[in-house]
Amino acid sequence: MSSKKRNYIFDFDSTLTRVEALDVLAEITLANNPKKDEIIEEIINITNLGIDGEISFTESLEKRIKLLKANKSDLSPLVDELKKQVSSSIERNKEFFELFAEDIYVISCGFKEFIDPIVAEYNIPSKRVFANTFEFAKDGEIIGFDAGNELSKHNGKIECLQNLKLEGEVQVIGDGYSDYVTREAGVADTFFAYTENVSRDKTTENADHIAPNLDEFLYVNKLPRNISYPKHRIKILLLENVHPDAFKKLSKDGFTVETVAKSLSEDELIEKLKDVHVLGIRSKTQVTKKVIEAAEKLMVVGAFCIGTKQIDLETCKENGIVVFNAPYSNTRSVVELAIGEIIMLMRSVFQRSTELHNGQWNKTAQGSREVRGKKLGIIGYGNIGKQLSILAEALGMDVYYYDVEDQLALGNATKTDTLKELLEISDVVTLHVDDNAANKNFFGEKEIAQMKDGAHLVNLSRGFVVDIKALVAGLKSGKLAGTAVDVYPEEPRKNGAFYTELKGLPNVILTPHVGGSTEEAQKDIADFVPNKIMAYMNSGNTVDAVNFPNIRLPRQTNAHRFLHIHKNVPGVMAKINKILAQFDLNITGQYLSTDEKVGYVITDLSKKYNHKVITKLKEVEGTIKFRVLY
Ligand SMILES: NC(=O)c1ccc[n+]([C@@H]2O[C@H](COP(=O)([O-])OP(=O)(O)OC[C@H]3O[C@@H](n4cnc5c(N)ncnc54)[C@H](O)[C@@H]3O)[C@@H](O)[C@H]2O)c1
Ligand SMILES: O=C(O)CC[C@@H](O)C(=O)O
Repeated sequence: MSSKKRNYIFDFDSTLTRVEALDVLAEITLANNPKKDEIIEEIINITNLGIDGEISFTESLEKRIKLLKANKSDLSPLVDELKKQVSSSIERNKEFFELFAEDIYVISCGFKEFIDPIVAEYNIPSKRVFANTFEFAKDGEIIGFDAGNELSKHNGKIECLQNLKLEGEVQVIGDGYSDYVTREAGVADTFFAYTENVSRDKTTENADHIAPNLDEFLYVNKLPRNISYPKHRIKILLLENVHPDAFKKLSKDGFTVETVAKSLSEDELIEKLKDVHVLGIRSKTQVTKKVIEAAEKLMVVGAFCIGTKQIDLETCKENGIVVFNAPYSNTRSVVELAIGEIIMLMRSVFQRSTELHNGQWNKTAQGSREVRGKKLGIIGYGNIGKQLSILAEALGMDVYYYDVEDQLALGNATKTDTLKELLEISDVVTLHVDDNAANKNFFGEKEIAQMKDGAHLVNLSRGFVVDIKALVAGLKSGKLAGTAVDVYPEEPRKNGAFYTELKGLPNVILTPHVGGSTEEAQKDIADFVPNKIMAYMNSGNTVDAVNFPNIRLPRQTNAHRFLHIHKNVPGVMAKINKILAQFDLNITGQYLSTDEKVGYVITDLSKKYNHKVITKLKEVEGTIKFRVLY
């Protein structure tokens, strides 16, 4: 904290509050006026012209007051409304206003009648509020303002500050013309463009610093604050066309989010991740060891899908990077596509359709069969396999399944003890195994040979699971009557040209990995994964992390939280606790979870602590990552 005396000059409208008070007053006074919308629009335009310096401030004020037709009795509901509209970051940093009460001023071109009661709740007395005052008629009607007040005039804030003759540094925090000209005029040392509620180009261009909220202002000035690190400084990169809801959700929570429609190559990713804290991907982006080791700031990877094989989970863990995915959101979509494809394959619909597209009428029932009463063999009876089992039964299919793990049969499904048994009886075989590396080429020549003659194969799991050459041979020989393939051993990073050996074969349905690509699934993922990211970033929760010890933490208020990720070697916890004891910290809670490689310990402390403890904790041998929350 600086020892030099510093004065903090706050603007009121759109800075301390989210709104322009006169616009709110207009809403109240014009509530029953049939021309309300028109007049309010005119008032907003006049306000903006004044803020941008396009018309003189006095002119803007006169015009608005005339249009407002307000009365003294309207001020009380206005104050009630403004109390609800205090800017969020101002509200959460009330402590700053209490601790620095003597150094804080409000200089506004608004009116004391509504500013005083709002800022009084933030410890700012009327004597440090400089603003206009209304002129009332006998019946209480607001008919004007005190024209002798410097703040009713153009560049009034400059004059006001000059008259105040403040000692020490003067920092002005505001959102408009009248604020930034104070720095130009030399009556302020620093101007912070406050953009939490409104961001004007002219204001930000003329700022020494842009403060998206009070957290940033307090952080830059090393002042006490409610949030240890301003959230907008945390950068999130979302690749591969993640649903826009994810952008909205994470931005709304205060993070700085960038989206890129495609996936990036290893080199592009390394470059891009230099200042990124959270990465969001789908199935195409390879988060390799090289990428992870270069991404020094990376804390979280969110897989906006089920599969996580594209991420080196172990290296992430060793580097204290937590990985989340969305294990359920798109499962129904895959199941629906599987059902559709099973029917399409058994009726040769795509073949008939292609013929017609080529101008050939081929009305035939040959090889066309109902699914009712047919045997469906599901390989991999997990989240997708199980749901498919239920829907297929509803269509009248006899369901059999094979899984390497013990899985409870749902409905009337029958478990087979061996894969061979399932392959020998099934009319349609559908693959829903997980993406672990051991499943590479799991389904090849031998398995196809074990299938019934004229059976169908569906693969909506992973491309590397099926030996494509063997599948092509099976189709060409007539052993298989058809196949539906959604996933391929090699898939392109972005939309464009693509080749597969399956191309052009009859009764082959090819889709470009869209099993989970529905509006509903993507929307659900864009809710699920950001929730996990926010839970970790905001409170340290690792519940549902796929590579990390899971800890569910209570939300803390009025306390600090230390998050320490370390190598799981003997003695680390003892060292951490020794340091905490040396610094005499009042611990209100401690939570620890470990796996064979890492330990994750969270320590909650009552408010005050010596900041040197942070350096000491970071120095503990085996520390991977350390951060402070709140
Ligand atoms: N096409 C798409 O767009 C899309 C969308 C979502 C999921 N997927 C893929 O679908 C697959 C299934 O997803 P899920 O959510 O049901 O997974 P899951 O983990 O819930 O279930 C997978 C099941 O497969 C079993 N299994 C693994 N290897 C096996 C093997 N060799 N033989 C038999 N059983 C085996 C597991 O024991 C588990 O029960 C995954 O590969 C996933 O990546 C694809
Ligand atoms: O949306 C994707 O890119 C992948 C979909 C699917 O394969 C998954 O793993 O969930």
